[in-house]
Amino acid sequence: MRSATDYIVFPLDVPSPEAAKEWVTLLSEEVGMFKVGLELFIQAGPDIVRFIRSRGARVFLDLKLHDIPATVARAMARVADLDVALATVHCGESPEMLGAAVAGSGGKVGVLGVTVLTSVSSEDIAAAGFRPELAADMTRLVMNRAETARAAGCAGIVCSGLEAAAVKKAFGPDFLAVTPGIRPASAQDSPDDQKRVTTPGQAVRWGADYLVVGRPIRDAADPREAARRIAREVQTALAAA
Ligand SMILES: O=c1ccn([C@@H]2O[C@H](COP(=O)(O)O)[C@@H](O)[C@H]2O)c(=O)[nH]1
Repeated sequence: MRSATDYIVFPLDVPSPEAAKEWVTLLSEEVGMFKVGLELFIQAGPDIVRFIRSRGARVFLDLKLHDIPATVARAMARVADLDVALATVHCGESPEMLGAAVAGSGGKVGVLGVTVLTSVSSEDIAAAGFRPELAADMTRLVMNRAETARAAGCAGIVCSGLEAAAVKKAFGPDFLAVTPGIRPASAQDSPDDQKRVTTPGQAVRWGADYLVVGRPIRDAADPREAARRIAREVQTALAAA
């Protein structure tokens, strides 16, 4: 049985290993996993992943790989050496790339396909020249990419909470929906650069398996209390489900 805390992923979006270690120490009891993204990995490399693992915490390595299949397979094999729970590859336009990521992982990592970034809106999709029906209904585009990710053998996808219900309905409980773009109700009007946002409670009610929550915790006056508040909201949503 997963606890509410297990649902929360905290992104270590900080510029140094020292800062990352402080956050890991502060939040180890409050979140279920730490996400290492581009900023920290470029600065601190695989050693920061090893540090987090040595503290007994789970790691989501969010490098969003996007390259030719052979290169992605080789990169994902190196990711697998790091003993992380989850790692990302862009769904993009290449089913072969997704299949290569899964093959490269050797079954040791849950490979997630990034469908449409939560910082992207329908207007952005229309401006990029996508077919009008996809721009008008973002869930269709997310579902197209989710279908490709599933066919390639991915463990799940990254999408917004707004699409989580459709993903779970189509692909069942075992196909993971990992949802960034989480903002508490009090911050819905100031979501930073996020454009497809949900509250923690909405994301869980709609089927999200993991909520990636960064700035609402990191920028809070009391980050531990902010994480606990989110866990309570998750708990309430789980109890009602
Ligand atoms: O579609 C995506 C994919 C990844 N992210 C990452 O999640 C966190 C969100 O941080 P907040 O501070 O809660 O906005 C960040 O590391 C992104 O790189 C995403 O937001 N959307």
